[in-house]
Amino acid sequence: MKEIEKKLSGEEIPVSTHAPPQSVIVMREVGKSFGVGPAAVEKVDMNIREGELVSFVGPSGCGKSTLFRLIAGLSQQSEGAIEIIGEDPGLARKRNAISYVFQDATLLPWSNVWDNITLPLKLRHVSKQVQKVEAERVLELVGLQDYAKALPRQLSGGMKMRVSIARALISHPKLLLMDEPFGALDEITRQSLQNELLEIWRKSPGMTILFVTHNVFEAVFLSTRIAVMTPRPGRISRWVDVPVDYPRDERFRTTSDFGRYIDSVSSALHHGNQAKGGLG
Ligand SMILES: Nc1ncnc2c1ncn2[C@@H]1O[C@H](COP(=O)(O)OP(=O)(O)OP(=O)(O)O)[C@@H](O)[C@H]1O
Repeated sequence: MKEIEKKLSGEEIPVSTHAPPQSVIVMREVGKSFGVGPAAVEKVDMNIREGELVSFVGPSGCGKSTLFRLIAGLSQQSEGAIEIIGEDPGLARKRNAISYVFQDATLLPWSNVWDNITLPLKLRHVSKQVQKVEAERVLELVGLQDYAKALPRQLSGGMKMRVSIARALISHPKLLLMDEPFGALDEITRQSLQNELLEIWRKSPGMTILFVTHNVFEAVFLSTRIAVMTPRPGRISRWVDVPVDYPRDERFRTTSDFGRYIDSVSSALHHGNQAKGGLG
């Protein structure tokens, strides 16, 4: 029966309740030069959709942080076009659609956890009442409800990173940029933060995460897909999809699928390096 006939007969027409996810980041032929040496990044294309968790891996100096600064509107591309949620990156940042987490937690040492995480709201003169609701929400998300009054020096490295993530989440960003956030942590803390990050992402529907890491295991464990970059001038040499269902837990790390994706990313990295004349 044709759809129009179904309508006339009153029969229910199945309607998809899931609109296709919108593009959060669109880049076309993006390049960035600093005036000395080869371009830092060149000819970068990407289309990242709402709700993805995409990792960027590549050798040191391949332009991962440069790409993030362009996406965050903190720097202007030399070539090509970038749209973040359909607008200029600088505008998206001003609308608080983008939050950034760095390897260094960058907390104010003299302020307690509560004051550190509410800082972005204070700067925007958000009412105390809303600050309280939001602070409680993000403290619970990162599991630090009992540490609101603690000073940064009283916290472990992993806890400081959780505070930094809470501060980034307090603005309900559509896009969370994480630049090697777990790079300075020991392996056990790092793996538990990876699990926590997946849980935070699951509880934040529609939030897109971009994640820079040097660690291929971390990239595979976390990501929906992985962008492998070449040495300077940084290009995306390969996209590796990781079509493994979430929630992912510790068991994923021991599966043969996990090993296969590690191999794909590692060989893409090696290939890119060899093409540019060696590792490093
Ligand atoms: N402001 C700047 N002026 C000049 N050169 C720069 C500037 N910022 C970055 N670069 C150069 O651009 C290239 C890419 O740097 P970028 O920090 O983006 O790399 P990365 O992949 O994030 O490195 P790492 O993995 O070591 O953090 C490097 O060669 C760097 O020296």
